[in-house]
Amino acid sequence: MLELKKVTKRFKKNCAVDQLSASLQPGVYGLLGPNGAGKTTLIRCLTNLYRFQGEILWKGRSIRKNTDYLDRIGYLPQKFGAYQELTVEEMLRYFCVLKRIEKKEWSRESERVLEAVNLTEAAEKKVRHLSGGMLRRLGIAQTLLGKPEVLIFDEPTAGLDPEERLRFKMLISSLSRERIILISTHIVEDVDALCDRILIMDAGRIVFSGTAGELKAQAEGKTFECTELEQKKLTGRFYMERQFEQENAVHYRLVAEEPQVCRKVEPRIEDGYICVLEHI
Ligand SMILES: Nc1ncnc2c1ncn2[C@@H]1O[C@H](COP(=O)(O)OP(=O)(O)OP(=O)(O)O)[C@@H](O)[C@H]1O
Repeated sequence: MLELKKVTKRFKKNCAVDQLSASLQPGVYGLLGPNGAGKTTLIRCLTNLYRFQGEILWKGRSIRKNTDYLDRIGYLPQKFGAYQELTVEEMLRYFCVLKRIEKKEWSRESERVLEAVNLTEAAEKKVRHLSGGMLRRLGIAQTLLGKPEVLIFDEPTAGLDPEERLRFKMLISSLSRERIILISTHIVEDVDALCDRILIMDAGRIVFSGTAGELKAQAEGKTFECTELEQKKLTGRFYMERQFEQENAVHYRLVAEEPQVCRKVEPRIEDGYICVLEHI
């Protein structure tokens, strides 16, 4: 439904998105990648905010100067801003105007999206009185106006507390699978069990595309936990993921290229992610 053909975006000599081709079908996609991988730049190409080389087709038509497409997408930017002096409801009505939603639908649409993000009680509040997490939720709410066919979220859960993060995941799960939902995030565990497909970007390219299970499988037989003493005996190339305490002793979790003397453990999605990025 969304076809990306050799999409390229350069900032002078820096190629932020490098001849990227992909085909996005209805479903939930998790877009992962380290800082500077090109995720936001790709999203800005997808939302027509940047001029780019290559082509993006929506239902077979270029998205450039395609107002049909622009009316059919919901987008949450990394930094969502809203007019400080407007109330939450007024802000949503403003977005309804921008999205060319019929006036008779405004109230119903606003109520619907506020309920979806648990903000109904803040409808009369001025934007400047919202907490950071509430503003983020208002940002998520406006993406849902007009029931778009493409939803793009850039770091949607940044600044949300654990309860609201869970609520966001439940909201995404409840949305119809007939649309394309693209979620860019740093939080690898957020895409597990939520996304039908995971895309990993690095240096402007997609270096992995597959299911959460397929990503975990990248670390199969390569994920270990060791003690401080065992750590000194590690061989070959390995990547230390984290340190944790167990029975009053320091332990490490790592992925390694070759078998190790320490305990092999079941891989998680984070282990697969490291294997892909570190070529392990
Ligand atoms: N407006 C810009 N002008 C110049 N360079 C830019 C611009 N925006 C992004 N870049 C560069 O393009 C590359 C990709 O940046 P981008 O913000 O798309 O990465 P990202 O994957 O979204 O990173 P993060 O996870 O940190 O948000 C980086 O090297 C960045 O410095």
